[in-house]
Amino acid sequence: MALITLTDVVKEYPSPKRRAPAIRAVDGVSLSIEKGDIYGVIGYSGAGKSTMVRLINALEPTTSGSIHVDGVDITKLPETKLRSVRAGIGMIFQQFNLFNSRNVAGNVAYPLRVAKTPKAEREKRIAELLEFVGLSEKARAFPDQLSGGQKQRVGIARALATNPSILLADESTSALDPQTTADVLQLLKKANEELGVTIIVITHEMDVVKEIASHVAVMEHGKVVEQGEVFDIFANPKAPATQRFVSTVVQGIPGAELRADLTARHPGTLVTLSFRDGRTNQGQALRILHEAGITVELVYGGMNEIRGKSFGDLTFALQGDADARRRALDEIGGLAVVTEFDTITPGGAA
Ligand SMILES: Nc1ncnc2c1ncn2[C@@H]1O[C@H](COP(=O)(O)OP(=O)(O)OP(=O)(O)O)[C@@H](O)[C@H]1O
Repeated sequence: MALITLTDVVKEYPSPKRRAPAIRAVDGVSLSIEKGDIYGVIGYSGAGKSTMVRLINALEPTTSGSIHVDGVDITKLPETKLRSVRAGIGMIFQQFNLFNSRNVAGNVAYPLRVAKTPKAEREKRIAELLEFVGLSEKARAFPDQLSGGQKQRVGIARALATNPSILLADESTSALDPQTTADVLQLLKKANEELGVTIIVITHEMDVVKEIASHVAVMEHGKVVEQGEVFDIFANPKAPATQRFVSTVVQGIPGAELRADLTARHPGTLVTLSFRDGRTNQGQALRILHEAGITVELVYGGMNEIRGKSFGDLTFALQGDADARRRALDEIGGLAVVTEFDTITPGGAA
């Protein structure tokens, strides 16, 4: 059974303008998140991601639909029961949301105090958490003495303090530089692997999804337009929004403008070979071209590695006998999707 299931969830806010229709921030979302997943939710600003997080965390009521967390429909629970649901869900935020007047240990202690954890146990837990996030040396430092990455580590330690089974990370790395982002994502991965925490990562950066997520849902205008395992979404994006996000991190099939530029600079016929099934067989494809006496120049693209499976679009400029090339490409058709572009007069740029 899934740990979190959303079924036809709708959230409407009244419009600020009189008589105008309500704003549908979340519009009929159905999602299933299994225990142990790192589930990415990606979308542009205003897509409804943060609203969905607030619904899962029961910070706001849904307009319709159901949300099951660990088998319980939280949309039907009274406020008194929601507190224990929220206690099982840790939150981390883009702006860290630390108490500036408390030191690192004091910030991590906060949820333990709320949970009335006895002092000795609390101190032991704080020490464990700070060690887990690599900040044991900073227990007495105050937030304004920390870097952004360190602040987010404190945020993660605080979110994990009460041993939640779910962690919601809302744009948790958006304020950080690329190296610090990578470190924070590694820490989230460690929490997932070592503590078994199921993580929902809200982001507008496909890099973040590529780096740590096992599954992803793409949101647009309040709807989930595509969802699935990360490899499948990257290798075969179907919805236009997904294709746009994937193209931010993966060099795919070159568009017309880029092709014109490539053909002006490289003699030969442009061909893109798309490797999609997770097996690495581009070596075999190159061997076939080589054996057919075709000269091969890689002009655009690259291979990508996600969860141990590779895929990519490689664009080549090919020169040589037209019949030999035809036969070679037909054979390669069994290994990759072949996209041929207009033939350029051989030697045109020589
Ligand atoms: N409390 C609210 N009252 C009225 N409208 C709201 C409220 N919260 C969100 N909205 C609207 O709902 C839509 C979705 O907003 P939401 O913040 O969930 O999107 P998002 O994908 O998280 O965007 P961002 O990445 O900018 O945070 C937007 O049109 C927003 O203006």
